[in-house]
Amino acid sequence: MVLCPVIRKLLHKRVVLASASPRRQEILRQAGLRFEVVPSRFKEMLPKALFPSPPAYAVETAKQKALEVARRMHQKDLRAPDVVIGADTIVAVGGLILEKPVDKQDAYSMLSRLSGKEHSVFTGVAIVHCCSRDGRLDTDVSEFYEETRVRFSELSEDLLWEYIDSGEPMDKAGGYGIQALGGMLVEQVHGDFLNVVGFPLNRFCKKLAELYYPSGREDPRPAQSHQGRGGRDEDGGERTQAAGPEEAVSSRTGHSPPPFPTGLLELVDSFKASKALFTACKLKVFDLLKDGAPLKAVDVAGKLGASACGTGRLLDACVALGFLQKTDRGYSNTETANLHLTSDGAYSLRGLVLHHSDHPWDLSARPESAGRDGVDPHDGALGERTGPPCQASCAHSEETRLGLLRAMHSLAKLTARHVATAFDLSRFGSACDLGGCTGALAYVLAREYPRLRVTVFDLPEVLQHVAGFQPDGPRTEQVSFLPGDFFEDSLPEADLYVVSRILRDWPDGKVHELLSRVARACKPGGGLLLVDVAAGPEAEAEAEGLRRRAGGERSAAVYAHLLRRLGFADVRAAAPSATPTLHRACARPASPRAHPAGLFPPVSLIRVGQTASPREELGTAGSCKCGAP
Ligand SMILES: O=c1[nH]cc([C@@H]2O[C@H](COP(=O)(O)OP(=O)(O)OP(=O)(O)O)[C@@H](O)[C@H]2O)c(=O)[nH]1
Repeated sequence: MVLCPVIRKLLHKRVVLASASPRRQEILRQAGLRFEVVPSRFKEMLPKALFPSPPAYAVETAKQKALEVARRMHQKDLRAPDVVIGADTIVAVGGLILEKPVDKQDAYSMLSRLSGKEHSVFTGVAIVHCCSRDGRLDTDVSEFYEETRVRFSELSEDLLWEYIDSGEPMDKAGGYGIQALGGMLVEQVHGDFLNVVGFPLNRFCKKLAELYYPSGREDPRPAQSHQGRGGRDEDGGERTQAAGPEEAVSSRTGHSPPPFPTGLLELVDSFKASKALFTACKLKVFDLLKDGAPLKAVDVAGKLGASACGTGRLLDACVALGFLQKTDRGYSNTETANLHLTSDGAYSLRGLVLHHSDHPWDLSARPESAGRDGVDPHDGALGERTGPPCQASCAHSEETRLGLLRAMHSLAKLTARHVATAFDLSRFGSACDLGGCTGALAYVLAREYPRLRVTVFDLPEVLQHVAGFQPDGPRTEQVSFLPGDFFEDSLPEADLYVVSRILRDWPDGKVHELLSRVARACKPGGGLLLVDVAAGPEAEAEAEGLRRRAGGERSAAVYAHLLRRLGFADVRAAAPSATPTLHRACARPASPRAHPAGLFPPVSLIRVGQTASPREELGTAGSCKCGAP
């Protein structure tokens, strides 16, 4: 997600980060900036004594790092990127400038100098706008620095050496990493924390705003006047001519063009990001780079049997998307890739990625059916409902069905803990997960509630594949699988029924039928844990007509109303405390309607209902069911 409008402005420029620092890459990536990483070869050896102050040294080093990359890229292709960003972080204490320690002894002398005292961390940043004209490179540099004051506790010799032996100090300014183990040394921080980590994001956004909206308007339309090239900014840096192409048109013709349709262009372009991800997953790029040393593009190409040039482009795209990092030694996985994109990552979403790669959303394939007569994307080509994806896939090949199971499994695994702990379910002795598929949620329920026995109730054709998805370890004996159809067969007895990510695939009539069956099966004091993506009230109103015939997201209010009518008391809703964050490339669009059904359904609503204990009230549930619409 791109919160900062100025960062959004850079999305259509070719931006290069001239830094090998993984922390800088992560900070800017998290902010939504898209960039390539080309580490600078500038040697950080400017004579410190020539600079009036430590920050002046950091700013000049940052500038030289960025300019070296701009020049090198221009020389190579005779085309420089639009923007190159360079940064340099230093620690200043008692008039001394500390950079990265060269060895353990150096780390020791730095850290003992910082012990029990306050020091300043300065990060100098240079934003270089480039323009290649007639084979010449023009650059405009804008620069600034940020200061953060950090106080260390008194550090014992033992602690110092233990920290140094951890290896953490070696690639960090001042010999410590505040974001990791080094955080234990720190007593107080005054100022921007990210500045200490290596990049002052807040100040960077402000600087971009100054450059791109000199009149102070955070308006995507071009500024009417801007400073010319070579002006000086408030920090004494050279100011770039910040206006983009649209600004130039505006000042020449004297009329304002319409707001630049950034969001629309992003959408037009966004399939490329998914395509790069799909391709890299299919080729097992992330499996190849897991755990091993970084590999150059040509080595990856050799192992994949692909062309070096195409592989290089794919790898660079993955760097820009935040799945790979690139240094002089080659490409390696980011943490996100190791966790989510390798086949055996702890929270692998590779199955989900491959499923979407192989089954693009039907609306794009059959536009004539889109939106007509309430046709749902899960429906068949002519709009006939084939049921929820898992059942629909029964009509398809084993391979398709397995792919879908993998996709559902990976997503369920990612969200299972949030679901299992959203309410205290410890009073229930048995649970039945209706349509529980591979048992991903069932196993986590069993782990969270050691007393709970969980039955996964699903179609026989689904259950025949579950053996490949079973976890090792304790608690597995708490989970059992029972074949059945929750619309046709009697529901297994249980204290708690779980209906997770099922209802959105069904029209109202079927939802009512299923919940009625659950209400009937519920024992006095029994419960229902309902998990689904919730629509906001607006989307709910608009979706009303469509949903009656198809499935779709329903609002919290609709479910609550229905559950109460069915005799459930104590209906409560909860959003998970931390909605699991997929990578920003997978972020959910702001409007629930805007996101195609089944693509990225994070759990956004969890509710538990409990049938009222007295028997008469349970009877009421039965009669409610009969009289319900
Ligand atoms: O608390 C923390 N303090 C500093 C860091 C990291 O330290 C380095 C600072 O070094 P420098 O600015 O020279 O940057 P390099 O890593 O050499 O990369 P360049 O290619 O940009 O020169 C920086 O990585 C900070 O992130 C830290 O992690 N924690």
